[in-house]
Amino acid sequence: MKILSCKQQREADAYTISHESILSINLMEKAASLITDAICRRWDKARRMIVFAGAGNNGGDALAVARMLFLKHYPVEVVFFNVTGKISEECLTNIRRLKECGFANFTEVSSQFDPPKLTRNDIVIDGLFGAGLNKPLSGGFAAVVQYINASQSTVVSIDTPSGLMGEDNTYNVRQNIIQADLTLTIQLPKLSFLFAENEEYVGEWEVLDIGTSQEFMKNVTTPYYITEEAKVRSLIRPYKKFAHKGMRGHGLLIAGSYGMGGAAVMAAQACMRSGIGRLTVHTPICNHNLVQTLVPQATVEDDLHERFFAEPTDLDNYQAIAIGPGLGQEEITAKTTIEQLDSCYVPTVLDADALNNLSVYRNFLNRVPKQAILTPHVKELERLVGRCSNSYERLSKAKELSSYLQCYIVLKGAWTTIITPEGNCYFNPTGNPGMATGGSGDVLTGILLALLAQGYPQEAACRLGVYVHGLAGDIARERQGVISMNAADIIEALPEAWKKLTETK
Ligand SMILES: NC(=O)C1=CN([C@@H]2O[C@H](COP(=O)(O)OP(=O)(O)OC[C@H]3O[C@@H](n4cnc5c(N)ncnc54)[C@H](OP(=O)(O)O)[C@@H]3O)[C@@H](O)[C@H]2O)[C@@H](O)CC1
Ligand SMILES: Nc1ncnc2c1ncn2[C@@H]1O[C@H](COP(=O)(O)OP(=O)(O)O)[C@@H](O)[C@H]1O
Ligand SMILES: [K+]
Repeated sequence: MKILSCKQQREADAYTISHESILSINLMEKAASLITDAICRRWDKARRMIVFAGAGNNGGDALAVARMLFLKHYPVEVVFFNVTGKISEECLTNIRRLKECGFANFTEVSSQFDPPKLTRNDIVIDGLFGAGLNKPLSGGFAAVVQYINASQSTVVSIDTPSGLMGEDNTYNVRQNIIQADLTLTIQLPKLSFLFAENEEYVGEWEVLDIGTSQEFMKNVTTPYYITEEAKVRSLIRPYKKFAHKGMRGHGLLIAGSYGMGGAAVMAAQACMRSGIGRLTVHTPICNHNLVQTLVPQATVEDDLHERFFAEPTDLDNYQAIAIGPGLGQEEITAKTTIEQLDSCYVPTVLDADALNNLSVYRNFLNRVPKQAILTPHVKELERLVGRCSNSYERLSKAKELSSYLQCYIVLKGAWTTIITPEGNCYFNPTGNPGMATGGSGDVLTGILLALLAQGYPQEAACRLGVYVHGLAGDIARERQGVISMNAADIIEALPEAWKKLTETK
């Protein structure tokens, strides 16, 4: 699914209107009817609905929703802000239609505003600004937003919380953005909905399909996508009847140190559950028995060192390599990691301490093999690119790093983002907060190693691996609950996740 900028969303509306012979006002009517349904599904007529409408088309949506709720006998009040005298045509039509229905509870604000009392039981419908917002809110609008935010009412935003930019909010004034409990967004989510720091504004969100032109959607270009299950399924390659383990690749996992053998174990177990032919784990001597016992399917290759990764190993026999889980950050390990990179001629995953070690020696960053997959969480990324003040900046810096190194970056978190060297960003929809616990990232590294070893191209491996990892996390949550689930449960859920993705529907 493509994610469009607000400007593109407005172009999509305009294109749909001119090419699908639908009038602008009717497209708005469609949107308003879906929004009304979504509201009526959640709240009954005991709830007072207070509609705040702006003078643009977002306000037009809100006024149409007010009419529809009124006709369904909800108690509705409308506050319409007409401060410049510039009202969109569709907004005007909806004011007229509302009044024609006999609706009288209508306050028009042009300068002085005496706000209605908002109580815990009320539903505020925020239709002040949508995709047309072009600067941070200030003055009277800022005061209205702050008034709504300070109330105990439930807030439903139409299309986007008023005041929130669709993409970059670096220069926004955060206290002047509506804090919605629910955002009913039209056609597609906005990029800014996918950023952690905007959760307090967007709340829960639901996408309403108003039937934007498919042709427009097909041709419009954007670097931002949400990965869909159908796409992921299409990436999976079935095994041939005469498949043998040689065809499914031999991978090398360089992982573990004294006290962090578990990371090597979890990555290896996840790898062995993701279709790899053969796996060798290179780990310090102290972890030999642990790995051998807990992952008997894998071969163990001892490092020369008792406790740390201290000697680069020969990579000739492998189709893919993953370095990092639980490696530690000893000086010797950092140097060895960098030395090891020079011989990584096959697809490579760099995770966790491999990235932390690189961030200590940033001048060696250019030794990262081209096309490598880097899997940092937010902190690990910032160690590489410097502190970022928000998610948009972080994403921009990750894109720069990916382009500079010509490698793939898997920026982990909710909505894990896969960034390609060409600058495309694929947001992953699976996964849940139960995965925010030690070891979950190691599991992902194991999955990615398995896919690369089987010959999946980097982009496909990232999109498929991250999706199945999150899906296994969602299955683990079903089984164990969000509090108790841990990384071992994600591994245990992998077979079901893979089965689900390969079963015909
Ligand atoms: N048929 C359709 O087209 C459909 C449209 N749909 C709906 O339309 C919405 C987009 O509508 P829109 O383009 O009219 O923009 P909207 O967000 O209402 O605001 C525009 C006004 O705000 C003003 N303004 C901007 N920033 C400001 C600020 N900081 N402080 C003060 N003023 C500010 C700006 O003024 P300007 O600066 O341009 O003079 C302009 O007058 C979209 O989100 C969806 O809800 C759906 O129903 C689907 C069908
Ligand atoms: N709130 C969340 N929603 C979805 N996925 C999450 C969430 N929190 C964490 N995850 C996933 O869990 C994994 C955690 O990885 P990481 O931070 O490297 O943990 P560790 O280093 O402990 O293994 C990542 O793949 C991340 O995307
Ligand atoms: K809005």
